[in-house]
Amino acid sequence: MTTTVFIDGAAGTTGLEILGRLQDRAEFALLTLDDARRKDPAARREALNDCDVAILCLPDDAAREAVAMIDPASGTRVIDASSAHRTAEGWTYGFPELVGREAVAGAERVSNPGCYPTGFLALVAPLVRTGLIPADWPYTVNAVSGYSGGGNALIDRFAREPDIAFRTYALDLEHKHRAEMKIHAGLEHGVIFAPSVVAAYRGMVVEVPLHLGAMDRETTADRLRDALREYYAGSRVVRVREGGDLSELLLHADQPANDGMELHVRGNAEGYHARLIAVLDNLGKGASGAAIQSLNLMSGLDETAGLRLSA
Ligand SMILES: NC(=O)C1=CN([C@@H]2O[C@H](COP(=O)(O)OP(=O)(O)OC[C@H]3O[C@@H](n4cnc5c(N)ncnc54)[C@H](OP(=O)(O)O)[C@@H]3O)[C@@H](O)[C@H]2O)C=CC1
Ligand SMILES: CC(=O)N[C@@H](CCC(=O)OP(=O)(O)O)C(=O)O
Repeated sequence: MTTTVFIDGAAGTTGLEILGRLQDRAEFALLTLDDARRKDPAARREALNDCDVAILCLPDDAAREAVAMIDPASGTRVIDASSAHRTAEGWTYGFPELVGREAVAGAERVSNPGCYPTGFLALVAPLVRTGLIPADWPYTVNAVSGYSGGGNALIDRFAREPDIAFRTYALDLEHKHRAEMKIHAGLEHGVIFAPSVVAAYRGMVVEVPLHLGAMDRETTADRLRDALREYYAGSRVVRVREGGDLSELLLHADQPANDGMELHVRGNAEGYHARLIAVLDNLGKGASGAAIQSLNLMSGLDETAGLRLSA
């Protein structure tokens, strides 16, 4: 059976990536609006109600507006890539590895996780659930993203100002991803989040440094890595790298698209300090790849069908 998909916001950064991943898939038929009609409310309303699955690649307000345009009787299911519904009631958080594949497969409304929260939650949520690290800990998240993470506006800015090599931001210590991180990791305190952007188009590194020695429990970096490896056993999307020798992780300016995510747990020799590190593509598992993974599950397909995964 063919699933009809409408991408609202198909001309944007995330929308184009999703389009690219769906174009050769026989299981899906694409409903598209030409440039003259892509922002026309009447045309969007019609498409939103005529499709089986609407994927929203819009700013938050436009995403809320799109959801309001859908007649519940139309049967349209939604995957929202924006941050409008990530902690909203009635929405399933589109992180199959954390909420369960069946939950996503059966959901009517799926909220795609944010790019930074994807890395953070992949590392921290399973460890908090198993009690290896505490829920009532003041976690810090340091992260670096490619500039496509800021959509067309940031892509244009990096084109206009090519001398920017590094930009740290959210200096008021507020960021819309903080709520999502706290709620879906089951934490008691909000995190300190230090995001930044480098002069690379795509890709990101999300890191949680841990003072294991202060945690009042028998946790070592090796135990954390083993627990994550067990948790993600069988996943072809999330992979936990072995300990072993590793002196650096690199983000290249022209990284290819990647819908997978690599997790690293590094510890010092004494066992007091650890660095939990997620390496992913903001436009892959951080956005479009995750949306395709959810779409596959909602369509009864293998979750990795059409994903760009390295061997
Ligand atoms: N980029 C990333 O790495 C990630 C993005 N996201 C989220 O995905 C969503 C899309 O982001 P991104 O693709 O980066 O943003 P872009 O700015 O690149 O694209 C947004 C698209 O939506 C269109 N649009 C805006 N308002 C309307 C409207 N009322 N009706 C129809 N189309 C509209 C824009 O058109 P126009 O340009 O003509 O205004 C543009 O084509 C955002 O909510 C973002 O937060 C989530 C995870 C990662
Ligand atoms: C580099 C950059 O600007 N990144 C964006 C987040 C990108 C993303 O994940 O989008 P959502 O906000 O929809 O989750 C930011 O910090 O706002």
